[in-house]
Amino acid sequence: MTQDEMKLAVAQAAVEYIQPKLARDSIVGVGTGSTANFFIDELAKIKHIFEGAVASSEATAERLKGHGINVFDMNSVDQMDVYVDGADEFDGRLNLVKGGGGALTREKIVADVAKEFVCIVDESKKVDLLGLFPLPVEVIPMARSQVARELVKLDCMPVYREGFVTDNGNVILDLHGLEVEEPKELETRINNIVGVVTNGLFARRGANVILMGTPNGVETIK
Ligand SMILES: O=C(CO)[C@H](O)[C@H](O)COP(=O)(O)O
Repeated sequence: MTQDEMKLAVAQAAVEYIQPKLARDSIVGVGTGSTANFFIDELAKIKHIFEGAVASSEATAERLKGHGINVFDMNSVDQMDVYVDGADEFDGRLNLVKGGGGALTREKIVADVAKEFVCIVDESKKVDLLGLFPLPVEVIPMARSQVARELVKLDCMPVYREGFVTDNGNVILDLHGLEVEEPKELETRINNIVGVVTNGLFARRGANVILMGTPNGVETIK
């Protein structure tokens, strides 16, 4: 089975998983990335049973609209049954690293309002300790050098994602060489640096359930 076939299988499993939870007035939070794109294409098949979606990026909004799914502004939504998104890494406690696509801040905002976060991944994303995938940090452009100097103190190497600008007009520093023993503490510590918008650790609001694609089918991890 190819990686894309596993992504499609988890996308289909996610639609099956959320379908019974949706009502006519439900809003679905939708993540960003290649796995989320498979999910959007599958979600479109049941668009008649729910109200619409909130997108975690401009790219996701475009894809949703392309399928004729209503896209709501986050500011007009005060509750959401479910948020579905991929991840770059996850551990056994359902902590995640996200933001490989640079959409981490909007993803965190949408995930935060959702009652349930369903994370869809293939088995290549599973790790014992988070940090192998460089941890993205979204930073206000004028603070980039100062934030990088602070981040070096965490025993990692911040690398500027050159030429990339987030949907919020900010830049990304990717932290190489981290071994994340205490995800919640590190998430807070990085977020407390002045000039940081947020970082890609999803530990304070991790996933509620992970649907993981494997060559033998989709595994549910709770
Ligand atoms: O956090 C993300 C984007 O900011 C994505 O969820 C993450 O990068 C996984 O992407 P993919 O499904 O393409 O592997």
